[in-house]
Amino acid sequence: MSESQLWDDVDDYFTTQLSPNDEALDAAVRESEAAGLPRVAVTAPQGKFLQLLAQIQGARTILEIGTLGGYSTIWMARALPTSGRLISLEYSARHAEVATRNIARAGLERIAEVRVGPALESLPKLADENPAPFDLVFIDADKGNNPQYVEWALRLTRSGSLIVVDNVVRQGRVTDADSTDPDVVGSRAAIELIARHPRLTGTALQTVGSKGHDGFALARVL
Ligand SMILES: C[S@@+](CC[C@H](N)C(=O)[O-])C[C@H]1O[C@@H](n2cnc3c(N)ncnc32)[C@H](O)[C@@H]1O
Ligand SMILES: [Mg+2]
Repeated sequence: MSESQLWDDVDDYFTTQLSPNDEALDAAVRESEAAGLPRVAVTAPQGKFLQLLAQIQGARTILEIGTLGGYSTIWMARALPTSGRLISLEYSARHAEVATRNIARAGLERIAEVRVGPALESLPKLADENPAPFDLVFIDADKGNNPQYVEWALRLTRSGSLIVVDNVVRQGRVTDADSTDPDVVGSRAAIELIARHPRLTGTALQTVGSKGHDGFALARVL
């Protein structure tokens, strides 16, 4: 059996046992695929992990950067109380449209809101609204801007908030200091920012699974 088949099988087992998609999550995957969105959403075990993080955190507010079809949005929004709020920023109007429908189908339209535009334009507008500090920030958009997103996350959170930066391993290429790939450069810069920033403490974990070899960074705001 190939290594990747083994990773797939283990992910399938964990998904079936611990984090099966219900109707709304299945529909979000189906409708995203039907609309031709790239298949780059988190897996079901990762979605459940984000949901658990939000629950452990007692989160009432979540900021997501990179919505796609709203799959991770739905997992996280389900961790929030009915008075909770999730704002998800998405560059593509088409992705945002699909996500908005998926979120409504999941009955989460009062909690989760998708804002269209480049996140680096949406973030200052959001800051102008003086929102309550976000308890959890999930960064999962264009990886080249990861350090800017971590800086914005710091401005929009409080001591004790969590910041998750997805896909930082890049099949191991994160160790390549000479890489000119913006995704690698941005992921390295985010890791180094978490490492040296006086208001952040963090770690990064490698993962294997149905999406191959990757991983995420997790930081706590001090
Ligand atoms: C990996 S996908 C997000 C997956 C989603 N978080 C999930 O797991 O279900 C990245 C998304 O970020 C969006 N994106 C790319 N550049 C962006 C930018 N500058 N601002 C906001 N969103 C951006 C892409 O259009 C895409 O929908
Ligand atoms: Mg991701």
